[in-house]
Amino acid sequence: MQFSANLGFLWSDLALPDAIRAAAAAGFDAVECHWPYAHAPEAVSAALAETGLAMLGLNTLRGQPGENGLSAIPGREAEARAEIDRAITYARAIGCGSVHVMAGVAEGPQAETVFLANLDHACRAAPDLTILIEPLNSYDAPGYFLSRSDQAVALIERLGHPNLKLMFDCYHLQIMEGDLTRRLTRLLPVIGHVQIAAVPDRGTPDHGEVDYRHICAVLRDLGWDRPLGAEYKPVGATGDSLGWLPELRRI
Ligand SMILES: O=C(O)[C@H](O)C(=O)CO
Ligand SMILES: [Mg+2]
Repeated sequence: MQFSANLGFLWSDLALPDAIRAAAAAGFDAVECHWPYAHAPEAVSAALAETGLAMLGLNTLRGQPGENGLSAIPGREAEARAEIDRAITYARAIGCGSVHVMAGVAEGPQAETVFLANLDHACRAAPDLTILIEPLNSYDAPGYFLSRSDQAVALIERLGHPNLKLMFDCYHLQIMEGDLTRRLTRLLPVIGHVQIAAVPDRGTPDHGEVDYRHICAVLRDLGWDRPLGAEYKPVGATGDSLGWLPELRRI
């Protein structure tokens, strides 16, 4: 199995270009990030070129603390689309293949209509990219519009864009729904990216409720051949948190 270092959490003490270099030196196969916008795309591209790593994904802007995006919030469509367009432009500038469109705190039919329209905009504006939507668990992200995989799949099916996919974050979905083996198997055709972390502490993927040796074997047997996003929160230095990596890489 291959792994992508999520630089939103790993080496978050370093500037993004240096975090990319650290991930390469530690043996990661790819990187992904949350919000790269404080860094010039040229500096990020240079670090990617120097290390040979690909940036797999980035997010639309989170907004104010607790907002977690804007794309399902009625009345903020213009801002949401500007952020989607900015994310697409940034992704293209650094050769990044996917954009996670963050929904924000909202609920109800009006929020769903707005989210669908903004996702439609993103998918049409970037047929060359994968647009991801990600259910977040309700403990970490109370009130977030998207919290369940069936809700995400219904949106994906409603829009019918081939480039709209599910970000299957095993951490969030174990907390909300469990049954990860069957869920991964059933949802495989709509999954665009998979992320991992221990449950419930969001630490290294080598303890807690989920046995990632099993999950990696399931994904391998399903033919999954892309890096899994290591999106966990290291306790202390990231370099000291990588004991899990060799064993999972052998799967
Ligand atoms: O928190 C997560 O799981 C996400 O993947 C994310 O990017 C939003 O914080
Ligand atoms: Mg995630």
